[in-house]
Amino acid sequence: MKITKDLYQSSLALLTDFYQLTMAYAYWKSGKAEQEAVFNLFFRKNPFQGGYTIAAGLDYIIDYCRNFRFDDADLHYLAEMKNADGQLTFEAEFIEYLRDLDFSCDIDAVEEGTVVFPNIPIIRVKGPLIQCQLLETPLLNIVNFQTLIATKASRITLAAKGDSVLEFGLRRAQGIDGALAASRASYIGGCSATSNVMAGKLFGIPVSGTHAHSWIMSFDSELEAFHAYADAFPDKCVFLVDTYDTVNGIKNAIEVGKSLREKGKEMLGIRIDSGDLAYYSNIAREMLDEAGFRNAKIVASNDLDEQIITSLKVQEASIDVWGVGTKLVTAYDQPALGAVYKLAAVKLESGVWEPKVKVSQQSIKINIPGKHGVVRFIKNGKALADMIFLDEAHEERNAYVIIDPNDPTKRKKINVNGLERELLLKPIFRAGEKIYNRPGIKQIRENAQKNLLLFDKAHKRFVNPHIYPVGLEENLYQMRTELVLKMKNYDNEQ
Ligand SMILES: Nc1ncnc2c1ncn2[C@@H]1O[C@H](COP(=O)(O)OP(=O)(O)OP(=O)(O)O)[C@@H](O)[C@H]1O
Ligand SMILES: O=P(O)(O)OC[C@H]1O[C@H](OP(=O)(O)OP(=O)(O)O)[C@H](O)[C@@H]1O
Ligand SMILES: O=C(O)c1cccnc1
Ligand SMILES: [Mg+2]
Repeated sequence: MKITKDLYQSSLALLTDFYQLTMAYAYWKSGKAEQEAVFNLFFRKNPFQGGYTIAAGLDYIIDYCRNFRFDDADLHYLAEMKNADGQLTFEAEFIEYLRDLDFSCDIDAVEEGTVVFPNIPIIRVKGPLIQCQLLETPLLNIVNFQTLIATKASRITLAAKGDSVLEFGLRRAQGIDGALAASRASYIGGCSATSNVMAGKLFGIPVSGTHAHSWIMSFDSELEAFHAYADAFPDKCVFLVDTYDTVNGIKNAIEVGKSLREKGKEMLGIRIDSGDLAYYSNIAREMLDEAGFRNAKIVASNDLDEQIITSLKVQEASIDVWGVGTKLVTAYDQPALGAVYKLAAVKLESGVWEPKVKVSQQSIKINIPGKHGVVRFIKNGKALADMIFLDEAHEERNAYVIIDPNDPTKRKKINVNGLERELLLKPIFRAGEKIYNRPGIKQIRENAQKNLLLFDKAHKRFVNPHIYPVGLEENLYQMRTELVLKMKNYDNEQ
């Protein structure tokens, strides 16, 4: 689909932090640019204080990597760039090196719509150090936002318990690209449609909507406005009933619904956008049923999120369709996911992979060194645990012990007899060539729904969700501990 290319005509190689380019230059200068490395992209905490996360953004990343190159205008800009002292930042030979740079990495990634958890590498990039490094910022930009919004959408649609959720966020989203990416991610997370027409065109998402108060206000009366709308869209009428007086609005909708029926047409429903949504939706349901409009749907909107929808469900509101904008597309209660991209290993001249670790006072911030795989163990259709393992050392065994990366006293024994196992990282690129067949957006959305069924509802509740076990395979745990002690120079400390 070439999303990024459609959106931006020029190359996106400069969509990165300046320090990636200065490091790239220094790698080149020191002869390390082509040394093989592995980087992992992962997050440390599920967003929204939730118990799970929905991965999204891979399709954009595929486009980004396929189009990865510095074009003439980029190179010209870099060639002219000067330091504060007036010296050119990059030497001409480096600019020529960038001109010839051809994406050649291997990428393995969790498919979009997959339920993921903290510490799991969602994307693993293996390739020349310089390329892996240059990808850090754009990969994080793409995955952090789309994963966050897909997760928010998943929570909102779970709260709606199977009712349709329409994404109405374009007017409040964080700019143009924020809006488009949010509409895409919202659909992956479970929304049924978007009001964003360009997202419909670019991504093939169903487009849907009702009408605004301005439509009503432009006429002398609400009744006149409803009749005129019914003339224009006799098969698609959802009347917004709260411009003046909600109960009177419902009466007017029923009156126009009856005249549509006389013409053999059926009004689809009404929308309520203010006031006590439980109270008015229940009144509306009674009035519509009484008048013989049992199939008319009640759409509700107005600053909704998963908490308000849950509350309205508890209150037994008669709402069939939920229109959700601002709080979904801006991830209102948590504006960023916080995924990171860390160097995990480098290949020595001998051909041996050397694991790398970043030491921190906070154990949650110590990365997991080495080139990993992730296996998900599944029993009778329910996911039991995810195990991160050193992929070179992996041999299939009958039992494993997995250890919580942040608390060695939390361990779980897994007897693999009778368990299914799924390797979560799928091959996406090999030596710069895409080998992955991308599923369409509808397929991704369906996969997300199916994937969620693997997980117990205890992990999906909003309040104090049960923590899903993700652990390091024993050997990996051991290697990490020894490496951290070595890097801290523990033996020599007083
Ligand atoms: N029964 C309900 N239970 C819980 N929350 C509700 C209920 N009804 C509406 N809400 C939520 O309460 C908030 C009401 O917003 P607000 O105070 O701005 O009132 P309003 O109805 O939008 O007023 P206005 O008439 O000015 O548009 C919204 O977020 C809405 O989703
Ligand atoms: O509330 P959201 O979840 O963002 O959903 C989108 C909102 O956008 C529209 O009105 P708008 O907010 O522009 O005007 P209003 O609040 O005055 O109705 C619509 O009627 C919803 O209320
Ligand atoms: O179609 C609608 O009802 C709609 C679209 C955008 C924002 N609010 C409502
Ligand atoms: Mg509003």
